[in-house]
Amino acid sequence: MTLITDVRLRRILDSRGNPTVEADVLTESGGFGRAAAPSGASTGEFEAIERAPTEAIAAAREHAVPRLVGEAYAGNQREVDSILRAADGTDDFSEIGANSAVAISMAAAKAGADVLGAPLFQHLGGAFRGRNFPTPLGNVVGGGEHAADATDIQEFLAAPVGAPSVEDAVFANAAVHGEVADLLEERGVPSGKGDEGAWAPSVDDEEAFEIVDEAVSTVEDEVGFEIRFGLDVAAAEMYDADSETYEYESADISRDTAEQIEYIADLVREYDLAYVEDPLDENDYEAFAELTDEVGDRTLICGDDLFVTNTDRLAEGIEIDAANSILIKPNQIGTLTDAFDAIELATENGYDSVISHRSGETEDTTIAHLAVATDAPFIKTGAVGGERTAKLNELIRIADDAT
Ligand SMILES: O=C(O)[C@@H](CO)OP(=O)(O)O
Ligand SMILES: [Mg+2]
Repeated sequence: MTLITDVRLRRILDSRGNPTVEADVLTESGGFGRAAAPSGASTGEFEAIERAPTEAIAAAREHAVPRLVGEAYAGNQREVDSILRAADGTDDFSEIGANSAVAISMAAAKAGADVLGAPLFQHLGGAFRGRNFPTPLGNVVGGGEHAADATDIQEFLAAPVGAPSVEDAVFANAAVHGEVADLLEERGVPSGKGDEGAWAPSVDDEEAFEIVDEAVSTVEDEVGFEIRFGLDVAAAEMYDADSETYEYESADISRDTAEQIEYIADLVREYDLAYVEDPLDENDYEAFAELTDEVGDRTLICGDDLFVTNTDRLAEGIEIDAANSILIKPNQIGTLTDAFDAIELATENGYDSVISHRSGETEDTTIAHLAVATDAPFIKTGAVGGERTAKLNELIRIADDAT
């Protein structure tokens, strides 16, 4: 019934105004799935390769589409994804592009769900999914590679850990975002927004901590449940391999690895941070392990550029307790099967999975379903902005339908 009869690929716009790949998968019994690849700016060195969309589309049409049409069943995700891997023939999807691969992989999942008449999260996760919902981490202030002349730390993320429902959590994050705007105005700091809709004021990290801390406390008092906050340091972007230092340009501070570990550990204690992503360079498993040893009992230390949703890299990290959490980005590895495998390995080893958007996004909502399907404790998908609210509102809808 879910035999694939057509795979259509096209270029569409992403939220940064760049082209990206969209795929439609059609099946014999009229099933239809559509999905689009997101795109990163602070990409990890070890991610699967995103090709220019025109090239990725041409290569996928030549190598992958003929192997799928009339041959594969959209309902059999592992089969679809292994065909994508075989058609590509490389380890990192550098032939058909991870952007074509992930768009087809996700579109096939949606077509499979469509034939069943089931929501995507249920097709992926089974009949008993839909009881638990992830806590959304909402980007409220940021800079790094996502905005010029703003903070060095890439993302300050509201974490409404005590929210009684996903809806309350989503609105709490939006309220923190709004409160930050008020505080910036009070301080006379003008601000535009970065790629993910977070405020991108020209302040150093220290001032950003003060503002976010205050905004979180104010909203916490208003809503009456616990809100903490966290960071995506995206430290690989500030690491200078020659001098072996982390360069905080807006504050004109340089930290060696030991100082970086202490700095982050102090921040975790001072602000009771709920979450710290990529606090150290993507090649430095040992430094990650030192920090995790120091503060891993009180916060999540999450590997994004460190693990790149890759089970081999995650296994290496598990071996030495490099972290206690992994960021999951399907386009970082190329297929939903690979993303699921990474989540499973993480869960088996007591790591929390955080399903994540990219800085360049579309209206695609697959990650909202992926988070519910895999019972992931967290999802990182912004706080405001159309391509971000697409996922947040989908979570609210899933919760509404499931309960
Ligand atoms: O670093 C990250 O976690 C992501 C998403 O927030 O950014 P990008 O997509 O630019 O890699
Ligand atoms: Mg990151």
